[in-house]
Amino acid sequence: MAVEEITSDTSNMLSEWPPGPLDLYRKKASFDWKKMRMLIEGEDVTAFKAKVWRTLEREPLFFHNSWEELTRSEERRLTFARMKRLLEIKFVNEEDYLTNPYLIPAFVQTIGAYNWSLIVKRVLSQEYFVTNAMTNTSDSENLVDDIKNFRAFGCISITEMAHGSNTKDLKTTATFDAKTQEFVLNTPSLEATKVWSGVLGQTATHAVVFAQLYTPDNKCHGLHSFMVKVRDPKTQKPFAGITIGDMGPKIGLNGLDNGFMHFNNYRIPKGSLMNSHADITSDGKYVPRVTASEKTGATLGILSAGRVFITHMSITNLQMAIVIAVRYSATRRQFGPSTEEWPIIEYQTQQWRLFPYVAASYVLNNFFFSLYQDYVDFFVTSFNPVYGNKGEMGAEIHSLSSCAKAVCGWMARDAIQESREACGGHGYLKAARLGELRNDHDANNTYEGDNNVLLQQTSNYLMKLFKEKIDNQKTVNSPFSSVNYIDDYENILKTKFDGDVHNLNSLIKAYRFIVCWLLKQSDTKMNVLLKKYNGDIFRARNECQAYYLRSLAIAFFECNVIERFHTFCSEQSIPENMRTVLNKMGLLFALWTIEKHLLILYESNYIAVEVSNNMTTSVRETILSLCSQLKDEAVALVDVLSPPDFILNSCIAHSDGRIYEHIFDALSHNKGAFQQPDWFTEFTEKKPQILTSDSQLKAKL
Ligand SMILES: Cc1cc2nc3c(=O)[nH]c(=O)nc-3n(C[C@H](O)[C@H](O)[C@H](O)COP(=O)(O)OP(=O)(O)OC[C@H]3O[C@@H](n4cnc5c(N)ncnc54)[C@H](O)[C@@H]3O)c2cc1C
Repeated sequence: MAVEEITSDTSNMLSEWPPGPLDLYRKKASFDWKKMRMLIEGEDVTAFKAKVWRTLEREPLFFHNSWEELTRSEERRLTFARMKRLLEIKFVNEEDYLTNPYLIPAFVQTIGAYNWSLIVKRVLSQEYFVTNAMTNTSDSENLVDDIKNFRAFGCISITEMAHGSNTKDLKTTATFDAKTQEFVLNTPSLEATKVWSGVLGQTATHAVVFAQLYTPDNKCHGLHSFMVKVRDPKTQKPFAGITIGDMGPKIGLNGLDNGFMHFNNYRIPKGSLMNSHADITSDGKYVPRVTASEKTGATLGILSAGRVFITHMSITNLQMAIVIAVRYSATRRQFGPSTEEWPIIEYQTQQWRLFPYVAASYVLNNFFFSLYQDYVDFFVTSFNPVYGNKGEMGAEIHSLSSCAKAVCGWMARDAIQESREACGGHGYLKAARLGELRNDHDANNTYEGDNNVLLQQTSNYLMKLFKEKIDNQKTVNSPFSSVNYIDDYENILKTKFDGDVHNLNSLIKAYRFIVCWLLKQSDTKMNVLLKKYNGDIFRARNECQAYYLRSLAIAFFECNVIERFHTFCSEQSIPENMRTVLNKMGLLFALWTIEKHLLILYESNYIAVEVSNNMTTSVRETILSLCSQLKDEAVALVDVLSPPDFILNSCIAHSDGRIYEHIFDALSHNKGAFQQPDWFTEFTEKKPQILTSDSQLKAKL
C-alpha cells in the first residue's frame, strides 16, 4: 500500500456514484471514499484501473450483462476473441511494468474482476509462459517473439492423472538419445497422462513439460522441465506422437481450456531442456549447474510468483463478494420495530457475518501489497550475481506465499458463501454474480498447490528455524523479518495477556505467543512421534498436522498480516479520520481471527486466571461493538473497493442501489422468461398412464 499525496486530478478520474437508496448510508461515512481508494492502492494504480475499465466498457466485444447464458463453446470463443483484443489494445508495455511493478497485479485484478477465465488464459499462455521461456531455453528469443505476436501459445504441464501434489513422483519420462541429440518423451501408463494443463485443451502450441530426465545409461536424474512443441500452429493439430484432449466441462472457469496429453516416443531437440539448473553434454553426461541447496532456495522463491498472484486473485474475489453483500444489505429491507422496515444491514447478525470480511478486504489487501514488494525485492536480487542472500529470501517468500495463498483462498471462499446467503434468494440468481465468483474462485484453493499441502511448506520452514534455534542456538532471523520474534520465544512464552482487547499491539503480542506456543507444542509432539516411528520424519509429520503444524502455519500468517497492517496504520501521512476507520478494521480482523485461537490462550495460561472469566466476553463484545461502529461506514468502505457496475455485473449490487429495478431487468431479459416451453404438450396432451393394479405393473415389467 502506498501513502501518496492525493491530487484533485486523480480524484476527478473516479466518477461519483449515481444517486439512489445507498445515499442514506453514503452520507453517514466519516471519510471520502475516493481519498481512501487512493490511499490504499496509490494514484498510479487507481488511474490505471480506471483507464482499463473505461476502455473495456466502450469495447463492443466486451459487452456483457448479468443474465447472460453461454454454452462452453461460446464462452471459449469469446474468451479467445477478447484475449486477442487485449493484446491489440496493449494497456501497458514492459517499461511501464519496470517503472511501476504494481501495475502487473493491477492488470491481472482489473481484467480478472471482469472475467477470470480471460485473465487466467492470458497470463498462463503469455506472461507466465514467456517468463519461463526467457529464463530457461536456448532458443527463447524466437519463441518469446512468437508468443508476443500471437504465433504461439504456451501452457504448463506438470500434473498427471495419478500425481498432483507429489510432483517428485511424476512418471512422464524424457530420455536422452546421444545419437540424434534428442530427448524422447513418453507417457509410460494411463496414470501418467498429463492432466489439467490450462490452455492445452484447445489452444496451446507449446508446453513446458515436467518429466523425469534419463541419461543413456538409464540413470534417472529427477524432475526437469522441457519446452515442447505440441501443436502445429498452422493447423492447430497435435504433432504425431502426441495425443491431446480437452478436460470438458468444469465447475467454473469454463472459458479456459484445460487439457490432457499423452506422449508416444515423441522426440524433441536437446536444446528443449530448460537448463538454468542443469544441462546435458552431447555424449549424454548430466551436469548440474547449481548446488542442490542453491537450487532449492532460488527455485522456491521464483515459483512463488503464481501463489503471490493467486493470493491477490482471492482477495479480489473476497472484495467483490463483500461489495455485493453490503450494498444489497443496505438497500434490502425486512421487518422493523414500527411500520417502517429496517435495511437488513441494521441487524446484528448481518453485520457480524459480513463486516469481518469488509475488514479482511482491507487488511489482506495491505498484506498483498507488502508481500508483493518483498517479492519484487527478491526478484531483483535473484538476477544480481553478487548479492548472495537469494536462497534465504526465496525460502521466506516461499513460506509466506504458501500460507498466504491457502488462508486468503479459504477466506475468500467463506466470504463468497456468506455473502451469497446474506443476500437471501436473490443472491442465488446467476445474475447476482455470486455463483460465478464462487465457482471460478474455487480452483484457487487447489491449483498451484492444494491449500493443506501448502500449509505444510510454511510449517516445515518454521519448524526448521525453530529446531536450529533449540539445537544449535542459531539466531532466528530472516531477510523480510517475518520470523524474527521467534528468536525471543522463551521470553514470549513467559508473558501473559495484558487484557487490552482494544489495542492492536496487545493482539500482536498474543499472536506471537500463539505462534511460539504452537512451535513448542509441535516440536514436543514431533519428538514423541519420531521416537514412536524410529526417526521416520514422514510419519511423524503426518500425525502432527491437525491442531499443531496446520494451526501453526495459519496463526503465523494471521500474525504477519496484522503486523503489516499495524505498521501501515502507523504511517504519519494518513489523515486522522481515515486512520480511525482503518484502526477499527484492523482490530476487528484481529479479534475475529484470534477468537478461533482462544482455546490455546486458555490452555497455555496466557490468559491469567483473574481475567480469564471475562476474556471471551470482552473479545466478543468488542467484535460486536466494532461491527456496530462500522455500520455507517460500510457502504463507503465497499465503494472504495468496488469496480464500476459494468465490471461488478451484479443485478443486486448496482451502485445506484435500485436493486428491484435491476433484478426485474434480469428476470425479464433471461432467455425464455416469457416463452412457452416447446415441450408444453407433455402436459396439455400427453397425460401420464398411471398403472393402477399389480397385474398392469407386472405386464409392463
Ligand atoms: C482449474 C485448474 C487448473 C489447473 N491448471 C493446471 C496447469 O495449468 N498445469 C498443471 O500442471 N496443473 C494444473 N492444475 C492441477 C493442479 O495443480 C493440481 O490439481 C493440484 O496441484 C493438486 O493436485 P491433485 O489434484 O493431484 O491433488 P492431490 O495431491 O491428489 O490432493 C488431494 C487431496 O489430498 C490431500 N493431500 C495430498 N497430499 C497430502 C499430504 N501429504 N498431507 C495431507 N494431505 C494431503 C490434499 O490436501 C487434497 O485435499 C489445475 C487444476 C485446476 C482445478
